[in-house]
Amino acid sequence: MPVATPEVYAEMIDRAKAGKFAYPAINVSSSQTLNAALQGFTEAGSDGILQISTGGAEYMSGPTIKDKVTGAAAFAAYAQEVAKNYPVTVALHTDHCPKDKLDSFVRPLLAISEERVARGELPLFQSHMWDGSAVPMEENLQIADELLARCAAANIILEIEVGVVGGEEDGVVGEINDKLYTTVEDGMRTAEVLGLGERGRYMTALTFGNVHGVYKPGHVKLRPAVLQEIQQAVGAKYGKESPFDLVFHGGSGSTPQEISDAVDFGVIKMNIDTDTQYAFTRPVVEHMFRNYDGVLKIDGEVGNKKQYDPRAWGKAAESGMAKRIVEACEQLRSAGTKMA
Ligand SMILES: O=C(CO)COP(=O)(O)O
Ligand SMILES: O=C[C@H](O)COP(=O)(O)O
Ligand SMILES: [Zn+2]
Ligand SMILES: [Zn+2]
Repeated sequence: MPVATPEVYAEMIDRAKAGKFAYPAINVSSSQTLNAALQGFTEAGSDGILQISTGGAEYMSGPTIKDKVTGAAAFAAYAQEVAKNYPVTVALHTDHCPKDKLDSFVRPLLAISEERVARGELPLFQSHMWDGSAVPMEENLQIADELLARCAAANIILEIEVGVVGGEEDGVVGEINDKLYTTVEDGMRTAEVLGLGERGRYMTALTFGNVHGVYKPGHVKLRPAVLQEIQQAVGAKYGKESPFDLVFHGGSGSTPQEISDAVDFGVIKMNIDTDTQYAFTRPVVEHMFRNYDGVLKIDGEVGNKKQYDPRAWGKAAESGMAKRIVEACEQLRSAGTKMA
């Protein structure tokens, strides 16, 4: 199917919210991982979201070139072409963008979409994330407010983060830190400043102990009830049930029960990277060890072209990653819900 138009993306999210399921949002950083994600969604009969991080976009532009806008545009163009041949619908999203990268990632990408929309075309991406978790709450919301206006005018959904997602790259590791749990007051303030959709649609990553990466059990405690509490408090004030469209970061390593509870409380998008990275690489390890003599040319040996051809191990990698995505679709209850 063609990549979701803004209208189709809005419908996808509405269906998820009404049907109490969520879409896996898979981080991709190459044509292989992108194709693997499309295959996974297809095997699950689920629509889904393909997303690219700033680091993924740099990599996709060419690891020595490291141009985020080039990489993100290449990702979107590639996805537009190949997605047509799969029987599922995907939306394209950009992942965490901190303040110091807004001018080299989200803002120039928005400018490209604004030009496209002015010419009567579709935006390049269907949604972008602004990650203001490292700046004070009021500044986070003020930047969100500016970006929301631009996104809404270009028919793009904004994702924001209120609270902090932990993990190696986020500087909150190990401890069960209060910042990892969004407060009701912060949820209230978000609705006050950004409205609840009337000024533009946005998705919210409220945090409930989420961490990026996979840590040993007991390391941090996921408390999906935090989401329920905020939804109920804000919902009561504005007379809306489950007012926020929620995003679950750090999906890897979460239990089926934690995932199910979070979806019950209004999560419509769950990001997965670490587990799908592992699922992609694991079959490659197996291939290399099993075919050790064929993939290595030592001392004038010939090796086996069929075994070192990147397509040979690439197919195994992609099918491993696709299987992990099927599992995610089942846990998120999106399996079997595809529109087309
Ligand atoms: O939240 C994520 C990307 O934004 C992914 O987190 P994991 O790597 O823990 O799955
Ligand atoms: O933010 C978390 C995602 O896993 C992206 O990771 P990355 O920045 O290494 O591409
Ligand atoms: Zn963050
Ligand atoms: Zn994340």
